Amino acid sequence: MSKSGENIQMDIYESGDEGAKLLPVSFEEWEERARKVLAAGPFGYVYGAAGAGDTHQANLDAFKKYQIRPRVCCDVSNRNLQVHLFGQSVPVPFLLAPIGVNSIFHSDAELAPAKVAADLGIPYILSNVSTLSLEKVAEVMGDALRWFQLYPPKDHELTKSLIQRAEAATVDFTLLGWREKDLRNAYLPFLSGEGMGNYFSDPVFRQKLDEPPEKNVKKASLKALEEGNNTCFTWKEVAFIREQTRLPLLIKGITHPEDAKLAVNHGVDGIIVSNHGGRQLDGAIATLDALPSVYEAVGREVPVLMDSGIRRGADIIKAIALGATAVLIGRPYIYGLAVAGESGVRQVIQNLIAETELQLAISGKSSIQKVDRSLVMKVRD
Ligand SMILES: Cc1cc2nc3c(=O)[nH]c(=O)nc-3n(C[C@H](O)[C@H](O)[C@H](O)COP(=O)(O)O)c2cc1C
Ligand SMILES: CCCCCCC(=O)C(=O)O
Repeated sequence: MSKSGENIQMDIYESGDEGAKLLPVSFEEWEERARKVLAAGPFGYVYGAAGAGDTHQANLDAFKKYQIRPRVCCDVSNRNLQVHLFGQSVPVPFLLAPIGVNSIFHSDAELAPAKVAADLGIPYILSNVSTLSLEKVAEVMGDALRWFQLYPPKDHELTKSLIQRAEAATVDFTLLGWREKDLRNAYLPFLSGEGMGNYFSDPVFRQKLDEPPEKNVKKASLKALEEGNNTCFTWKEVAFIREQTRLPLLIKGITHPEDAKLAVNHGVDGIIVSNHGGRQLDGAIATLDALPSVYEAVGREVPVLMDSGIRRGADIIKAIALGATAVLIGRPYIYGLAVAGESGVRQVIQNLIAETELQLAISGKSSIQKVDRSLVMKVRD
C-alpha cells in the first residue's frame, strides 16, 4: 500500500480568514472542539451513553488491559493495511459505523461521511435513521462500498421494502436505552422528522399514514418510532430477513458466543460485536472483552467485526489481534463532522489511517494480515 510513509498525510492546518488554524489531532481534542461548536442537546446525544456510562467506560478501559508486544528487526518498508470482506478488498481495517440523524451535527449530514468514505474506498454503513434517504446518499457515493443498517421494523412489508438495499441489521436496539444526558436535555431529535429520511421516502411506510409525512411530521415520526420499538424481534425474524436478500447480511449488536453461533446457524454472513457504544445496556460487557469468545465460537466460519471504543491506531491493532477482521469507527468521525463538516471527517479518518500504519510498522508488522494473537498480551484483568 505505501512505501516509507508516502501514505502518511497529516494535514493538520485549516485555513480561514484569520489565517492558518490548527485542526485537532487526538480524539480528545476533536471531542472538546465538538463540545464547543454543538449545542448541549446534539453534543449530549453523541457524547452520552446509557445509565451511569459504565459500559461506555468499560469499552475504553478494555483496550488498556492489552498491550502490544512489538517485534524488532523486521522489514516494514512496504506496508499494507488492506483487509478482505465479502469478496471485496478494503484499503484499511475499518469502516464507518452507522450513525443516525447527522443533520444535528452538521448541515452536510450524511453526505460528508459518505463522500469521504467513497473517496478513500472505505465502506460507509448508512444508518436506518439517517436524515437523508439512502437514495440521496447513494447518489454521491457512486459505485463505492455502500452498506445499509436496518432496525428491523415490526411490519414485514416495511422490512421487505427497506431490505431491498439492506446489508446489515442491528439487533441491540429494540428499545431506546436509558440515556441520562438526553433525558436531562429533553432531547430527542426524531420527533421533528430528523433521521426519518428512509421512512418518509418509503412507499410502504407512507401507505400506513392517513396523511403524507410532510403534512404532519410529528405524527409520522411517532409512527416510525412505534415501528422501530420491535420488542418481539426473535431469531424467527432473522430467518425472515435472511430470506429477503442474497446480499451479505451481518448482525450488529452481538456480545455472547451462543448468539454468534445462532446467528451463523440462521445464515448470516458476518457478526459485528457491538454494544452500541455503551448507549443501550448499561452494565453490559465491553466489546473487546467479548470479542475473543465470539471469535472462538464463529471466527473460522464468518468474519467477526467489532466496534465501541475504537479511538486510536493501537485500538485497531489490538482488536485485530484478538480476532476482528475489521472494526467500525463511531463517535470519532462524528466529532470531525461537527467541527469541520466533510474536511473534519476526512481529517479524522486520514489521521487514523496514518496512525494505524505507523503503529503497525513500529509493531514490526508489514501488513494487517500478519497481525495475530501473539502481538498482544493481556496485562491485567
Ligand atoms: C450519535 C450516535 C448515533 C448512532 N446511531 C446508530 C444507528 O443509527 N444505528 C446503529 O446501528 N448504531 C448507531 N450508533 C452506534 C454506532 O454504530 C456504533 O456502534 C458506536 O458508535 C460505537 O461506539 P463508539 O462511538 O464509542 O466507538 C450510534 C452511535 C452514536 C454515537
Ligand atoms: C428512537 C429512534 C432510533 C434512534 C437510533 C439512533 C441510535 O442508534 C442511537 O444510538 O442514538
